[in-house]
Amino acid sequence: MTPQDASELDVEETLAMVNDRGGRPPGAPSPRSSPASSPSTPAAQASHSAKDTRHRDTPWPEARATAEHAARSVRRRTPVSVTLDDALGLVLAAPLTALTDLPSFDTSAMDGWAVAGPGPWDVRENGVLAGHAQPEPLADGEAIRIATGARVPPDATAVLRSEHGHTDEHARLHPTREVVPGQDIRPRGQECRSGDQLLPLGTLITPAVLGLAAAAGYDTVSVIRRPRAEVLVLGDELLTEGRPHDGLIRDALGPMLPPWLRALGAEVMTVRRVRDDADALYEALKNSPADLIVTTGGTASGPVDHVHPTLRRLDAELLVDGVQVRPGHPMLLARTRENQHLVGLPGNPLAAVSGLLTLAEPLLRTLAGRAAPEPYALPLKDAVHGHPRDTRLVPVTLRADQAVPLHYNGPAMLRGIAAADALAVVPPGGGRPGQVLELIDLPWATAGIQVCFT
Ligand SMILES: Nc1nc2c(c(=O)[nH]1)N[C@H]1C(S)=C(S)[C@@H](COP(=O)(O)OP(=O)(O)OC[C@H]3O[C@@H](n4cnc5c(N)ncnc54)[C@H](O)[C@@H]3O)O[C@H]1N2
Ligand code: MOO
Repeated sequence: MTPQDASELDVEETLAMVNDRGGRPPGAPSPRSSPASSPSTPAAQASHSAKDTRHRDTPWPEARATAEHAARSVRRRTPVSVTLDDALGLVLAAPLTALTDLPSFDTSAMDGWAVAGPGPWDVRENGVLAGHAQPEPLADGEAIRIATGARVPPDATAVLRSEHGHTDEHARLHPTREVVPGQDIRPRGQECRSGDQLLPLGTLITPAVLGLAAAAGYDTVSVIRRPRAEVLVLGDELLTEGRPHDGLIRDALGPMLPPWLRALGAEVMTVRRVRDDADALYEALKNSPADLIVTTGGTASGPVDHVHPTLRRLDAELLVDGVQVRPGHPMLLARTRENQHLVGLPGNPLAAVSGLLTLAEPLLRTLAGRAAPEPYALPLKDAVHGHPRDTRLVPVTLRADQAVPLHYNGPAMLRGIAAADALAVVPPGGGRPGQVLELIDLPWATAGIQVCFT
């Protein structure tokens, strides 16, 4: 990044802060050339008293807690039974209880011979392979060739690995090292007995859980159904294809939100573009069958920002109306009717990400029955400037146990987040090199696309 880039980003960020205080409109002279209005100047802070709306803004941690609490108020939905093929990423609605002993029979752990008693042994003519019928019991002094996973004959006392024995010209098997009774036999029930609880209710179904469920005899599992989400993309300026032209821009949120919402546990029913028209938005909201409606844009107070008036018209209950976080402070959360919520994401794309992770993540996670991620923190590699009062969420990459802040982090930019592993939670006032900051993981950073988006 060039020094020029860096100064442009600072200006954008600073402008966002100044605008919020009822300061200059976008495009006004840079606050750098007007020190009197710099937000870092105490005199300027005093002269720009907080706007009327500021008092409504919820502190960032409280906003997340409110979203989680809102989901807890939703009536518990009946669990559904799904095949293992459809279960990845869902949460167990009942404990996973073994339907069989595991292993379900005494099993050879190695290729070699099952032997009875001390050697040498007479080797039977036919061996035993995995999946085959139970062989006849072995007599003392007898051995039989056996494959890994095959049923160990009754009365066998050990399995001798093929590399630890040899047969002579009389088909007598001689061990080349000591044979310990029970060696390389996996006894029936070693891992679990039928009826043992393998995993508790609430476990996230990972590929490993699918494997365990199959091994334990399951064809279907009882799961908490994914909350259904509908995405409404607002804005007449948005194009769905081609290059931006004539003041029109590409819709960046339509392609970004559905897979991200899926990664957060939702089933995305539809993505609809709604024109900047209050009645169109009203109809779309009124008729939505979703558990969660996510709108993008229209959260501010511009002439075509219809989200607030439409929520009033619907008699929705605003639970969060603005959050003390940058970017994304105009985000909102409403209860539109019983068991239905709406998250209003600001239109600026990184602001929308901030709203997604602040409000939609705790709400969806709780509705989906998922556990909260373990909080984690890393030291910052470089300084990050902060907002004077609000939390900032800043895209970072993780390198050698440090969080490296990315520069393209303006509210309208996706370049930083697209290269990021996580978002650093920067407290008011900023972060200094070495300061340990909480991190919010991005779902693909650790899990990989295939796992987390199904
Ligand atoms: N007078 C004020 N104006 C603004 C304030 C404020 O406090 N007072 N806050 C600013 C902040 S911060 C944000 S964030 C935005 C939020 O605006 P809206 O949620 O109403 O969003 P729009 O005005 O519709 O769009 C804002 C911006 O984002 C672009 N956009 C919208 N949707 C998309 C999309 N799907 N893909 C790509 N880009 C999108 C849109 O063209 C605008 O440039 O309000 C500020 N204003
Ligand atoms: O700060 Mo807004 O929330 O520009 O994105």
